[in-house]
Amino acid sequence: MIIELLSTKQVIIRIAAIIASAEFLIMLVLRIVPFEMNAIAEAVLDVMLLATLSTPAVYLWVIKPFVNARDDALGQISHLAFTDALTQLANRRHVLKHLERVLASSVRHKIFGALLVIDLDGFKRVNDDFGHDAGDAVLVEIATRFRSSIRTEDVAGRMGGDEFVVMVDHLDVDEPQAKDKSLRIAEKLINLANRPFDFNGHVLHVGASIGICLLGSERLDAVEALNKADMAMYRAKKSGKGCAVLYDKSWE
Ligand SMILES: Nc1nc2c(ncn2[C@@H]2O[C@H](COP(=O)(O)OP(=O)(O)OP(=O)(O)O)[C@@H](O)[C@H]2O)c(=O)[nH]1
Repeated sequence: MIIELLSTKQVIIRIAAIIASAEFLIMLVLRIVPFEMNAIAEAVLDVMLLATLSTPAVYLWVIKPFVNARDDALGQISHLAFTDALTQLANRRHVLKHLERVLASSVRHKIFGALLVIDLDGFKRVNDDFGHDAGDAVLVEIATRFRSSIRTEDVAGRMGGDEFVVMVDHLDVDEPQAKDKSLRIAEKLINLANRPFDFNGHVLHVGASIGICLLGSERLDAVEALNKADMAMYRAKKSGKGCAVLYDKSWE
């Protein structure tokens, strides 16, 4: 989105045009209408009419476009600060912020949520064989597939490189059920990553290894939850890739 800000020159020209037109109108009316007024009364009336006529015009033609452009710019800055530029998913900062919210809500409502850390398998080969643009296209397509497969209240993010996360709120009140549901979500994401990608007529393949940290069973902060999900993801990589592993307290 391109934001059109009024330049200083435009602001001055617009205000001058408004005042000149209003003043011309007032002078015309004062000359036509046969009022008998002394110079001071005429000057006072002139100033009052000028202020009354020009204020709404200055607001509509100068201040309102400026305020709208400022609001658009602030919206865009906030979007850029919390969005991954390549995939348009939540970036690391947004993920940490949202994860804190999901963690607090899981504990408060005693409903389990889940954090899934997804690392692509064999992604480097795509870059090496078909170039960085092909790798970028795969990342963008993965993001599209993940985004369209999760519920609107869940959030997908990219932590950097070929690592993604999905944060799922309100899975289940029952821990075994929540674990089961999170594993089923992971399976769906793995299947989405396994589907071939088309890049300029080439068929590309990657996979995904997923680590899951169930949220709500203990008080964690976002970084701790990410570390646990990461730990589980490395176990998934070690056990042959293309699978999901749930973090287990007994590992500590
Ligand atoms: N195209 C592209 N490549 C990136 C980007 N960020 C990181 N990479 C590359 O992604 C690769 C990630 O490395 P790895 O995770 O070891 O690759 P992998 O083949 O998936 O390895 P495994 O996870 O062991 O399967 C590196 O080659 C990085 O240079 C990016 O924004 N675009």
